[in-house]
Amino acid sequence: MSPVADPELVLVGVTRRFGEVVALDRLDLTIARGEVVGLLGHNGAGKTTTVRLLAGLLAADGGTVRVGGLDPTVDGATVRRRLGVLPADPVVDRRMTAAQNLAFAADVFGMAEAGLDARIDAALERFGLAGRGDDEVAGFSTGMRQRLSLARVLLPDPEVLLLDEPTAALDPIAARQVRRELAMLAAEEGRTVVVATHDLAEAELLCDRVVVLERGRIVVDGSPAELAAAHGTGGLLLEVAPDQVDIVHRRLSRLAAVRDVEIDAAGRVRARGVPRDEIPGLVWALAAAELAVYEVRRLDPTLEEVYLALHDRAPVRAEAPGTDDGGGG
Ligand SMILES: Nc1ncnc2c1ncn2[C@@H]1O[C@H](COP(=O)(O)OP(=O)(O)OP(=O)(O)O)[C@@H](O)[C@H]1O
Repeated sequence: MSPVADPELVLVGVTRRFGEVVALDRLDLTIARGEVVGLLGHNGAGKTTTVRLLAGLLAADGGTVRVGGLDPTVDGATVRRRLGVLPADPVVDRRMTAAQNLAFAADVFGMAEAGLDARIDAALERFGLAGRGDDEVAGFSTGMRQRLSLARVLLPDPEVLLLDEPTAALDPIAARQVRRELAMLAAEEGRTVVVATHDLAEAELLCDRVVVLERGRIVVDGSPAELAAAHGTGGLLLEVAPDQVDIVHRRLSRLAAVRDVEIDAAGRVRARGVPRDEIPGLVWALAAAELAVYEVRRLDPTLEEVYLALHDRAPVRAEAPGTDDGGGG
């Protein structure tokens, strides 16, 4: 990877162990100011550990961690002023009301009193909690606490956001609302966002760069489009004469590489896993069989397909980029 122009978050050769477990193994990761980076990986891959090291909540056993050039374990107070950290478990006080939680956070963040009530109301509204400000958090569902926790993190408008599974506890409607808010934040000039997630659609929506961790090391690093081009096989959509849909479905299903052949609601045949260079031959074979093809469209692979393709492939670990050469990943 080329040197990062304006590095905001830097991990160089970072190792963190928990007893025998090596959670991060000489990890090199540099994130530029304004980048929105998704951290992906199976359970235990090291995503939360990475977030906690950047937030100064953990110390590394080896290597260097820097946030805006500062060591979070040394200059904790200065670093924390720039960071908004959403941990996996919501940080809100159940004995207080929602508004009190935000007012308390504002106090901790040293925010000005003037206009604070309006800011708190706006924050509650933004995360679907309008009208719930005076309710005790003890009576909130997990998803509501998660949304309040996000409102709390964003209240001081931090330059850098570290979000650990921001939508994991949310129902689909709330998750969509939170993703929209995060997408707007992520799109703002100069805001750096790191989001650890298992939700690949979320990563695809929010992130301009995706880093896949495995056993504490980076196995893949690139934009969703780069990953799709390098690792995905994509799909195909065919519109054929209505009385030939079943024949085309059968023909596609027989091809070895092709998966998930289905007829969609519009009566078109969709298939995944079609290698690009097999498409011309396939179209030729259909035409040679005198099947009437009205449309052929290539479907780009989703990040989910890329991720599954990577993990279906046994030697992914062996393909880890050389991270030992000090070359910046
Ligand atoms: N406080 C801890 N004590 C003991 N082991 C830990 C601790 N924190 C992390 N680990 C171990 O370090 C490894 C990496 O954990 P981490 O939480 O960073 O993974 P993750 O990618 O966030 O996983 P998940 O997707 O399940 O949240 C795991 O093997 C985990 O068991």
